[in-house]
Amino acid sequence: MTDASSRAAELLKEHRDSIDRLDAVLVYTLAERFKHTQAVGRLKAEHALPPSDPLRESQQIERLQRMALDADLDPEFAKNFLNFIIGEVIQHHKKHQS
Ligand SMILES: C=C(O[C@@H]1C=C(C(=O)O)C=C[C@H]1O)C(=O)O
Repeated sequence: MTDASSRAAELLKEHRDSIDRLDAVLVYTLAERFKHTQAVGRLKAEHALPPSDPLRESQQIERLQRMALDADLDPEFAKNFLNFIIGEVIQHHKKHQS
């Protein structure tokens, strides 16, 4: 192995270690978020509130897109990602109500 290729292998490993740590943060963060949304779902079911709240969703999407721009993340990706998660949450809320 040349010096250049062993340095490349070292850098690849460092990046992958960081990716693994960040993936763990994502999974634990998502799990914590779902715990809160499940609690919201139970509250909504107990108080006959609708599963989705479009005003709150649009405020969140706006906020997330501002943060994404600040963080140098594609705001369109951030929007799609949050919409995907919210879609899952609403399905959970509908189950609470059935
Ligand atoms: C969690 C809630 O329920 C739904 C899910 C949301 C979310 O995952 O962020 C936001 C709004 C609602 O459509 C809520 O009303 O706060």
